[in-house]
Amino acid sequence: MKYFIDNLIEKIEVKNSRICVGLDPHLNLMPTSILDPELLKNIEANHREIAAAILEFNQEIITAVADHTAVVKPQMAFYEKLGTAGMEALWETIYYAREKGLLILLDGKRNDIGSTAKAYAEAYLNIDSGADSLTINPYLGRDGITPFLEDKTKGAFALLKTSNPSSGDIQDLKLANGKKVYEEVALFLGRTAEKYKGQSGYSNLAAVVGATYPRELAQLRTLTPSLFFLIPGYGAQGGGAEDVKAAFDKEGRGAVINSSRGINFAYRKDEYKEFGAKNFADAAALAAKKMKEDINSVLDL
Ligand SMILES: O=c1ccn([C@@H]2O[C@H](COP(=O)(O)O)[C@@H](O)[C@H]2O)c(=O)[nH]1
Repeated sequence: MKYFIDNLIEKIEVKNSRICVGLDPHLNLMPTSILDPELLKNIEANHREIAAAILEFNQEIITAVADHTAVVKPQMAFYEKLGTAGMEALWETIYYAREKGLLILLDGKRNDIGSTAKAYAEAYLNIDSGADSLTINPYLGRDGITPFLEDKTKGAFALLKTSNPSSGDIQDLKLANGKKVYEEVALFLGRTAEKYKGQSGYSNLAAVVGATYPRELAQLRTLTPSLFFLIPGYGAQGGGAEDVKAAFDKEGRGAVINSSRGINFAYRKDEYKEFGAKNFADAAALAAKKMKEDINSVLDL
C-alpha cells in the first residue's frame, strides 16, 4: 500500500508541477455566465442553484488545469456555507477531480480531542471518501493528530506558520525557552512525523507554511526536513516564486504551492482579459501553466 506522501510526490514528478490549485468559489468573483448575480440577492433561498453553479464552475476549472497540477484543494468553508447543497457540490467536485487523476487536499482545518478527531478522520479520510488528505489544527497535541494518520494512504497537513497578516499574534510569541511558538510547533510536528515517513523520506504528517513568510519558511525547511509543506499565499496574498524557493530540497521535492483566487479567477486580471468572463477556464489553464513554470524556474533542477 503506497503512502499518501509518496503518491503525492510521484504525481508531482509525473506532471513536473509543484502547484496546488485551490477550489475556492468566492461567489462575488464568479463569472456571470455561470452564476446569475440575481441569485446572490437571497443566498439562503437559492442554495441549490448556487451550488449547481459552483459545481459547473469547478468542473470546468478542473478540466482546464488537470494537465498542470497533481493536486486540488477545495476550501470547505465555501461549500459549507451553502448547507446540504453546498456539501453535495463539494463531494461531486471531489469525485470529478479524482476521475481526472488528481489528488484531493481537503482544506477544513479540523481537530478536537482524540475521540472527536477520530470522528473527523472517519468523516473525511475514510476509505470511500474521495479526499486524500485534510488540513488540521495541531493545537490539541498528539492525540488530536494521530487519528488522521491511521490510514497510510491518507495524509494530514497541520497548520504551522500561516500566511495571514496576523499569524504572528500567537505563532510568533516567545516562550520561556526563547523559542517562538511556531518553532516549538515545528519541532513537535517533526517528532510526531517520524513514525509516518514514507519511502521518499517525507511524512504523511505534513505542514502548512505561508509563502508570505519566506524567512520563516527557509528556517522551517532546515528545522523539519521530513515535513512536506503545503504553501498557500502565492499570488493573491503577495507571495512569489522566489519566496518559496527555500521550501524545496535539491531534488525539487518537499513542497506544493497553492493558489486559489489567482487561478480560479484569473479571467478578472488585466493579464488575461483577452479571454473574457465566458472563457474563464482557458484563463485559469494559462494561469496554472504560468505558475507551474514560474515555480520550476527558481529551482536548480
Ligand atoms: O495559512 C494559510 C492556510 C490556508 N490558507 C488557504 O489557502 C487558500 C489561499 O487562497 P488564495 O486565494 O490563493 O489566497 C485559501 O483557501 C485559504 O483558506 C491560507 O491562505 N493560508
